[in-house]
Amino acid sequence: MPRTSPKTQPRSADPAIRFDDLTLGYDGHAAIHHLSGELGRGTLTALVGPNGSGKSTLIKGIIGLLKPLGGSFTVSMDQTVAYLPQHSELDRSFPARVKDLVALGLWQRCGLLGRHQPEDRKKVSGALTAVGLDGFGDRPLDTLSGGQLQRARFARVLVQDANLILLDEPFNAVDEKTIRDLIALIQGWRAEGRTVVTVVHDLDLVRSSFPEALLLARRPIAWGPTAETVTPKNMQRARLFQEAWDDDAPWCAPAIRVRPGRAA
Ligand SMILES: Nc1ncnc2c1ncn2[C@@H]1O[C@H](COP(=O)(O)OP(=O)(O)OP(=O)(O)O)[C@@H](O)[C@H]1O
Repeated sequence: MPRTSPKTQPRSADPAIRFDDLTLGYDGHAAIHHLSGELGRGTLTALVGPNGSGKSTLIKGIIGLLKPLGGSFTVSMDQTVAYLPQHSELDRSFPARVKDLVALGLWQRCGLLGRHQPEDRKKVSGALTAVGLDGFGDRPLDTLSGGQLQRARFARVLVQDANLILLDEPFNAVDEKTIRDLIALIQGWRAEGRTVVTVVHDLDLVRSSFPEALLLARRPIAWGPTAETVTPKNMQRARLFQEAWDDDAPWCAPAIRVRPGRAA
């Protein structure tokens, strides 16, 4: 089970990811700092926090798009990673069919221009069935609704068959039925022992569907079982920390000023 303080936490032998006082940021300025702890294997964690609190930055760090400005993190050697970025219009304007988008998830195995074997085509069609898009394979992407496109993007994650899955705001602009179906997929991944981290803004959804949560406000505010993490008190602290953050401070300077009695 993840915790913010590795000093008090017995270290598990082999977590999916271990963070050691990690700082990530841009152009020498921290966007998130002092992250220590472990993401256990097979956990399902919601990454929550106000706008600009560093959630996407953390995901980008884990997949290697950003190098640490300080500290470090270790992704266990056997972890294969699938990443679903925030919804982008780019996906829709990609001049391709639904099955081509899903097959992109196979590129590590087949190469980007590789020929797909019958078993690959079977995987793609199985993934389309799993996300409720049976019969959509030949549809051009620009004919899909927002919810259908998000299902297709989930199918792309499915075919990657990764054991560490990172999803950045997958429930934005999709209806309740689609959210329910996508949550069922995510919970299925967890039941298979995969580790899933999902950026989520809807706190009711976090409380109902995510057993663990990491609350960020440029630093970890709380991390652990959702009921103990996503509390009104912690959310208030996160808001205060976020509002007190100085974007122009040099990295890891004591940029956070909280009122007396409200220290972390
Ligand atoms: N490419 C970038 N260059 C410079 N600063 C960036 C870049 N991307 C993000 N930031 C800054 O880093 C901080 C954290 O941004 P991040 O996108 O990680 O927040 P977030 O928690 O995902 O926000 P949201 O909930 O709004 O998506 C913000 O101040 C943001 O402006």
